[in-house]
Amino acid sequence: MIVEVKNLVAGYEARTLIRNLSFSVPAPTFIAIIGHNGAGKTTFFKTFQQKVPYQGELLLQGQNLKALHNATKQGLLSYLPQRNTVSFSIKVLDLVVMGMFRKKRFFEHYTAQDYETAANVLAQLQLTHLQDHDFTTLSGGEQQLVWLAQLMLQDATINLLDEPTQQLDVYYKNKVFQLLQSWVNERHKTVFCITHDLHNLLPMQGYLLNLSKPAPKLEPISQETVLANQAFLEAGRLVVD
Ligand SMILES: Nc1ncnc2c1ncn2[C@@H]1O[C@H](COP(=O)(O)OP(=O)(O)OP(=O)(O)O)[C@@H](O)[C@H]1O
Repeated sequence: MIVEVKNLVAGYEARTLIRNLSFSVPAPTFIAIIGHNGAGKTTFFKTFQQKVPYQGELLLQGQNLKALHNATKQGLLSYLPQRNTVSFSIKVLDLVVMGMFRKKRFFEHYTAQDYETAANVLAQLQLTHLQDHDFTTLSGGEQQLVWLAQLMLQDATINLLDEPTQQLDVYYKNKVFQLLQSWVNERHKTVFCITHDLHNLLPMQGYLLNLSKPAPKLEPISQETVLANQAFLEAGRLVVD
């Protein structure tokens, strides 16, 4: 099993957001995490990073997360937050190459080959023209794509992406979803992707997990399930405290 979630209960002091969630992921797949604002999608990701207390069990490749020392350093888990900022000038290529950190020792330099790998990833995203630009001068969408390139270099088995297409134009939204599908099909990665772009899920293969439902479970992505979940979310929100 790649991921097992067993009777997960999580949230904040006065508010439980995830109630008794259980599912398992036997093979590399794409899972779209959907739900209303405030439904607990980011909180769900925070449980994987052990940033919120939780009850129940989270297992990654059969290992209990609480017993794993550094799932990121081991290449099991990567996380792309909804917003990531850099407050100093840095060249795009220098930021992307840092995705290779786990293959490096402390203070070890990045090699010419590392830079070539980083440049190739930027080329795949059609961002070569930006590689020598100062990252802080890029548009929000361009910055989001650069973070995605850095995440690709991390090469983790399980990838948690919090709204990676939020600021992208329609062309790049499609392109990023295609890229995520290729991570699963060609590189055998598992991708959990929080998104509000339900129509972009129509061509995807994988599962939906709607955290706004009273008892969320994995539903195979199909035209029928995407449209039914869209209608469910449009119908309104259930507020439970
Ligand atoms: N540290 C915290 N302490 C208390 N409540 C919090 C904390 N962090 C988040 N919350 C609350 O938990 C709820 C769920 O937040 P979360 O970020 O998981 O939602 P989300 O489903 O990712 O929403 P969105 O689609 O808006 O990104 C929100 O109402 C939020 O205000």
